[in-house]
Amino acid sequence: MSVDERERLVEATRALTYAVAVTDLPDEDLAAVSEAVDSLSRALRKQTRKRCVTESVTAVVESRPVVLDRYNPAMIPLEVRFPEDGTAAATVTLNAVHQGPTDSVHGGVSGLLMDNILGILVQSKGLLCVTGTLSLRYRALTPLDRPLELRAEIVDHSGRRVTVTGWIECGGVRTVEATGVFIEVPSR
Ligand SMILES: CCCCCCCCCC(=O)SCCNC(=O)CCNC(=O)[C@H](O)C(C)(C)COP(=O)(O)OP(=O)(O)OC[C@H]1O[C@@H](n2cnc3c(N)ncnc32)[C@H](O)[C@@H]1OP(=O)(O)O
Repeated sequence: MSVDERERLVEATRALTYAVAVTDLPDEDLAAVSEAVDSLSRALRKQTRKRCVTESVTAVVESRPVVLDRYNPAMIPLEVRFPEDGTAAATVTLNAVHQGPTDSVHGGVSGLLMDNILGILVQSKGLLCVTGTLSLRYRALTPLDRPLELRAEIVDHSGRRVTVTGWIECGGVRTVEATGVFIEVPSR
């Protein structure tokens, strides 16, 4: 499968996931849809790989912008820009697929977004790191269906520890603040 065809399949699958999350069809109409989806799964599983296609660390260091999680339909694709001030920035709009119990973005999903943008900023500097600690402060509910601005900046690098702060904003309101301590690891 060419990379573009894989991306098209992933996009179609995300659209399907959204449709499943919000469909209001009556139960009697859902059985046929479930059968069709099962049949698609069987077709795809005729040939499988062990892990998802992911971005290489080299591509993360060399490409501008970087698109994260392009090929995993369960993840949130993030096009990360690297402004000249050394920060990382991204814009993303989430929908009902990522809703928490309060008609807003699920807190764990905000954590995922923060881990990704803070982590990608560190990797973009050529520092191979894993997340050691990620702290989140939820200041306000993060809305669904509206563009969210994500930002990250490195505030300290001492020894193997790289400390990064970041946040999510919507319409000028900061909803989440994050601090991550990333630990340099040897390349495998
Ligand atoms: C393709 C690119 C995609 C980029 C975006 C993705 C971003 C997402 C990244 C992740 O989510 S990675 C997955 C989540 N993280 C993990 O699974 C990490 C699991 N933990 C470990 O592997 C080890 O615990 C770790 C490598 C973090 C530390 O083990 P070590 O034995 O190497 O560390 P050591 O105990 O020698 O401590 C080294 C330094 O790190 C500090 N440290 C260790 N663990 C820490 C921790 N958890 N939090 C804060 N600091 C920590 C420790 O205090 C010390 O600081 P100093 O050098 O200043 O003394």
